[in-house]
Amino acid sequence: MKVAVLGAAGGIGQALSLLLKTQMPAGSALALYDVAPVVPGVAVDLSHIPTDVKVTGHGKEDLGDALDGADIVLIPAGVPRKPGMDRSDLFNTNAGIVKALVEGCAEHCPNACIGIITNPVNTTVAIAAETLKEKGVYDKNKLFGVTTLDVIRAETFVAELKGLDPAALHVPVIGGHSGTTILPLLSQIEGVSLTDDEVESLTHRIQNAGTEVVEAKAGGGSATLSMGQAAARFCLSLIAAMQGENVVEYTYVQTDDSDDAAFFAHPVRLSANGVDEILSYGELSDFETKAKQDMLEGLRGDIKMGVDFVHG
Ligand SMILES: NC(=O)c1ccc[n+]([C@@H]2O[C@H](COP(=O)([O-])OP(=O)(O)OC[C@H]3O[C@@H](n4cnc5c(N)ncnc54)[C@H](O)[C@@H]3O)[C@@H](O)[C@H]2O)c1
Ligand SMILES: O=C(O)C[C@H](O)C(=O)O
Repeated sequence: MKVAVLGAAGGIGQALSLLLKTQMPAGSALALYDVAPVVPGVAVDLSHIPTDVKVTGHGKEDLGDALDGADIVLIPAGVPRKPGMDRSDLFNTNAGIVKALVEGCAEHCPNACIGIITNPVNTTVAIAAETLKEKGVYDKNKLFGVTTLDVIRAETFVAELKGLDPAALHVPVIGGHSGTTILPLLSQIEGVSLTDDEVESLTHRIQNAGTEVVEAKAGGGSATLSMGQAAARFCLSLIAAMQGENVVEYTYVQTDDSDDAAFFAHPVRLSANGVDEILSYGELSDFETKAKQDMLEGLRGDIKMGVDFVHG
């Protein structure tokens, strides 16, 4: 099993790579790529941790070696938000970065599963899809927007409010990954009942959790450690599925459901080939139905921006 992390010297990249170095199956390979000159040093640093995961560092001119033979590519390369910015304000810088890196994937590991972390995820996943289509190697089952952070936040916040163990909770989050497009399904949490006020305030907190971190970091970036954990969970689930386990994660994938948007986070059964089955997200409460209707146009617009970027 080979995993490549593109943007591996950044805040997310380093946290994610540490977790993968300590938790990937024995015999795996972890390739770290970044344009920052520190990346070989990050790889040497991690290589001193005694696990049977081989770490290699790859600088600016070495994308091909990082990607050759990769089964999974995770992309957190790009700039993060500062206070006062929306995720969409990152488009101008990050769109081109994602396109170029995905072109590299098309060339060097066209069969790999690709997890996009770079914001704005609602749009960068569409950019990745159109780029792969242009190169003739798009497989909708192998492209994911990583929205696991919304799930772990939802589980944490519900557990905090109700005095429960977050590890025992399962909170579905569907839709996209910005503002109101993040739609937690609080009506579906087994064994937990919430008042209307609690649903409203928890939904708002989950949707604004990224901004909570951006403001607390006061110009020093956005979530990196919790995102490292979230991306590691997603990647390890994908690896487990590739090894034959039955695993379901919520992730932003291409759907063929014209009632929603072309990309929409769903519960997805994973397999050796990426998406095995997109599962239904079940029945929504009246509150969730209205929240979904209110955000769909915005999400579709975000996706169109990505499509237009590649073809425009
Ligand atoms: N999906 C999510 O839930 C989620 C959560 C948090 C952050 N993010 C996003 O992840 C991205 C990275 O955040 P961060 O905090 O790690 O930022 P960071 O600035 O700490 O790290 C980004 C890294 O990307 C590298 N990079 C830039 N251009 C590159 C390129 N062309 N090729 C390879 N590497 C390149 C930089 O050198 C840097 O090391 C941001 O866009 C942020 O908004 C997404
Ligand atoms: O909020 C951000 O800009 C980063 C990330 O998308 C998050 O949800 O923390």
